Amino acid sequence: MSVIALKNINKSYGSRMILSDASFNVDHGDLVGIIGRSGSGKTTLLNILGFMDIADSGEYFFDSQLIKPKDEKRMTVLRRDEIGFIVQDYGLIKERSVFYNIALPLLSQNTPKKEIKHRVDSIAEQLKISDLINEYPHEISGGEAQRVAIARALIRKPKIILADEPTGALDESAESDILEILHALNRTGVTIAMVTHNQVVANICKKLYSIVDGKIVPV
Ligand SMILES: Nc1ncnc2c1ncn2[C@@H]1O[C@H](COP(=O)(O)OP(=O)(O)OP(=O)(O)O)[C@@H](O)[C@H]1O
Repeated sequence: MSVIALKNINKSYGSRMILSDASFNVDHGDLVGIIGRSGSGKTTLLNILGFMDIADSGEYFFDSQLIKPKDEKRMTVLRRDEIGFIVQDYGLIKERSVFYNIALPLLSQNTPKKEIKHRVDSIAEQLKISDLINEYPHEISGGEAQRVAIARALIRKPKIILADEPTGALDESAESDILEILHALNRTGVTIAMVTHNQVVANICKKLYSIVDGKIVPV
């Protein structure tokens, strides 16, 4: 069963074709890597997968449901509830504590405070960042910041995690730490799709695809 299925997607910027009749699946439990040379369209693809951009034509099925470009409300809900995002520079709110950053996806709903605390504490424990909960982003290391970002991405129990160069800003030791976390999450059933040009990152993926001349091809 696919979490995501793209069928015959086309995407251009002006006269520049980025994706051309591209099809792609991410199945439940997958750990998928998307590689390809700079400018080949990896981030464009991830933005389409995350409903942050829309393809010019083709079909997008999320959990077997066709999502049409005009379904903006549905896309907003999917982006908020079903997809966890991890980016290279962590994307944390600098003025806010680690606790607040992790809790953020729960704050837009009327989740009771007690439940928010319980869920943040539990995910922080899982990611071994419980002792950082009252720190601010500038007080923690890059590897710790990415753990916080992963906790935030997981807190709504999304159907898929989309990661753009998740270790791109980290040194080797923090990189292997984050890769081990992503790998372990996948072993517990979390579906992950990530974009990378890093071979070490690509090596942990169960399936690898490359974008070549606008097509998404298995490597
Ligand atoms: N909003 C936009 N408007 C116009 N062109 C864009 C836009 N976004 C991306 N592009 C162009 O589309 C192409 C693909 O960009 P994209 O960022 O998807 O590539 P990438 O494979 O992620 O590259 P990198 O590995 O360098 O991050 C590039 O030539 C880029 O300049």
